Amino acid sequence: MAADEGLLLNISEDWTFPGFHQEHKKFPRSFGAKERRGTPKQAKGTKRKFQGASQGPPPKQKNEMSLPPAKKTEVKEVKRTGKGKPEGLISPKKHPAVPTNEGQVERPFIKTSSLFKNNPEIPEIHRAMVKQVREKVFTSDSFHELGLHPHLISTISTVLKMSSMTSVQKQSIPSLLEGRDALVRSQTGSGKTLAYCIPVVQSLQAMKSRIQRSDGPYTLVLVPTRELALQTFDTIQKLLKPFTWIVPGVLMGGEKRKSEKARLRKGINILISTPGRLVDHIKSTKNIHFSRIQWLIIDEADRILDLGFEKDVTVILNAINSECEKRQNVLLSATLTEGVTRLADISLHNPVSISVSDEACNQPIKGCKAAREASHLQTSAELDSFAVPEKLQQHVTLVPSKLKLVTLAAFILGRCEFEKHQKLIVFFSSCELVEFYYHLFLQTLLGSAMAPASGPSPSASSRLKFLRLHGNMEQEERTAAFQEFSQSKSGILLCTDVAARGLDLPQVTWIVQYNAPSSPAEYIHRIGRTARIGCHGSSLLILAPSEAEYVNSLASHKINVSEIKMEDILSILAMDDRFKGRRWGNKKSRSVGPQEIRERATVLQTAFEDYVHASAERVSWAKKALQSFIRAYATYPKDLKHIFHVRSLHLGHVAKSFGLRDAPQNLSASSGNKKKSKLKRPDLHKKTQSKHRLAEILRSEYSSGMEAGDAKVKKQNKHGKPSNHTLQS
Ligand SMILES: Nc1ncnc2c1ncn2[C@@H]1O[C@H](COP(=O)(O)OP(=O)(O)OP(=O)(O)O)[C@@H](O)[C@H]1O
Repeated sequence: MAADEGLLLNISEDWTFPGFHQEHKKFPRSFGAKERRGTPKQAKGTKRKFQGASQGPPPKQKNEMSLPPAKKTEVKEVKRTGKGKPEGLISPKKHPAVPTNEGQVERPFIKTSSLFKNNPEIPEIHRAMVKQVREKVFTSDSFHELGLHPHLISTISTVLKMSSMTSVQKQSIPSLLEGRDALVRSQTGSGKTLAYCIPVVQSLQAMKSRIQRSDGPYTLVLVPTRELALQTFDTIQKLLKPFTWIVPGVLMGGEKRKSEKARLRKGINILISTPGRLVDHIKSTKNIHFSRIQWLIIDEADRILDLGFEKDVTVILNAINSECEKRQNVLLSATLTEGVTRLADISLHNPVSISVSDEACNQPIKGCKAAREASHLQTSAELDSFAVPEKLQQHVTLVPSKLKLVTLAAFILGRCEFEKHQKLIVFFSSCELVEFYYHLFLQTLLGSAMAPASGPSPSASSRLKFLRLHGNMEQEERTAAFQEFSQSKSGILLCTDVAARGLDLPQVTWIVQYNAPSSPAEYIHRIGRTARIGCHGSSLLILAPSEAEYVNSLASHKINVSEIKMEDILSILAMDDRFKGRRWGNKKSRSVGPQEIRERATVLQTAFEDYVHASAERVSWAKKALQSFIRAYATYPKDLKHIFHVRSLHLGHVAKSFGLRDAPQNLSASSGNKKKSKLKRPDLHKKTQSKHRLAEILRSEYSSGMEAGDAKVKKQNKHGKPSNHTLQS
């Protein structure tokens, strides 16, 4: 049972950007603090919203900014004022950013715009504090105690530079060396890869008749993504240094099928593959056989045995089973749920269940299940409670849709411009969104639109290095981005869930979730790209006010997040005079107050909108990205639909987060019709449709790479501008 339940928290962490002056270090709890002075402290469930600033604007503008009195019982994004009327910022035609004689870009006079007007109220987050599941990462035991080959031990210490075992390694390696099947669950970044790689290498090198390359695979490792396949290959290759006769190999798509076939013909003893690619070879390559398979490892098993991969895994299991009966099977993940356990019952033989967070449960699965069934104590949500690394600080911020883009940009600037060695991963819900925001940020935050007269400082622009990773990129580009981000000391990786699983990217400091994940398991994997192997890390989940309930949904899985106020994120704009509105002249940044922060946010938003509206092509590109967002939004599973439902989206407000000045008419018409016809369908059909769509998205994200490459994003030109191809896809 969750401990400490009932303790109500109203958290606003002392979260600030380093170097930010105390005077404006934290915004007042509400921008409307002045107006409400003297009113009693708000009770539980009251809402906060943006109102007039507490300082300085002329009365007329103050009036213009203040919100109509609103008392809502329900938080919804939908809160229209004038039907479909654009509430846009200052039109660029009227107020262009004019280069002066000195070549300086003169900023437009920014009136407080509708960016801060007519937004839904931001609810207070009140939630029960839950006791998070904790796991100890390291043990004091060394690898010497395992009876491994001396060369393997010396490789672990000299090549991998590791001395003591992690908890999951200490528990798994002896069981696997005994020949047991296993179901291994331990938190992200706890060393599960070596927990199976060490026993595999130990057992293969010890075989009486030495393995020949031409024997073909003795071990098959299935992983969900190509990057994870490469990473696993790299680890196994290191472990195999003293055992040169054992040949590892990777099949991962994106490479020419012909060259993979040639490598298969020569022989691969430890074969690492994505399911789709392996199925392609099973169907088309004569030289692939599984008669000597001794190990089947399914890493990220819950993802691989999940929707989208099911069929492929069945083909693979049938192919292996037809050629070899006896082998060791290992399923691993940080989020092995009941569903996987049931599949494990079918595919594993008398397995040991290893779970670091509950050592008492390390016994054959049947016993565990029986105990659970008898006790009736655990709900299914509790069974899906996942451990989160102890040094991972999780945050959430509630941001109205209109302000989402500027908030993300301010957050990125705050971390990367003013701090050294910041590595951020930002998750989006689709490939199109990644492409869109990648180019938008390159062209605005790094491009001329926002450059100060003297140009961006070299150090700031090198820290603001944007990279992207998603399933629609050419493999060559994908690998390059993965490796570049992996090796760099700072930068921002914009990606889809293709980077959520298993990737071990060193020294990632922040994980930002711009779009909420589709399940608590995916939340865990996304945030798990930081705070690995006992290191520190932080995460930020950005939610719309209508999505605030998601915080409770996470809490039901024993996941605690603390709130950062949007105002605190935006306040970083006070440090950057590129966003200064002309009205404020030479006023020193140090005394910047809430009103000017709002205006600076507006300058930033205007830069985004100017960029998008500079050509019809870009507008259509932004609309397509918006459409992709809505499509992805419609695929949240049934149990989250009450939180994430397309009907609670205000299209006009969401459009702003794509740099669009108003809701695209044609888009709303087409998606509206579709939505209507969908809603008329019977429930069962609806469910199948959305499941189907989700499976489609997952498949394209984790594709084998064998399909026609025309959906792929071609190489960008050197200015990073979207190519025509991108715009068409
Ligand atoms: N015994 C050890 N001592 C020190 N570092 C280790 C040890 N074992 C593994 N590591 C390192 O810890 C990091 C995380 O390991 P790994 O990627 O295997 O984690 P994981 O549990 O598989 O994570 P995820 O669930 O995200 O896939 C890697 O950089 C790895 O080299």
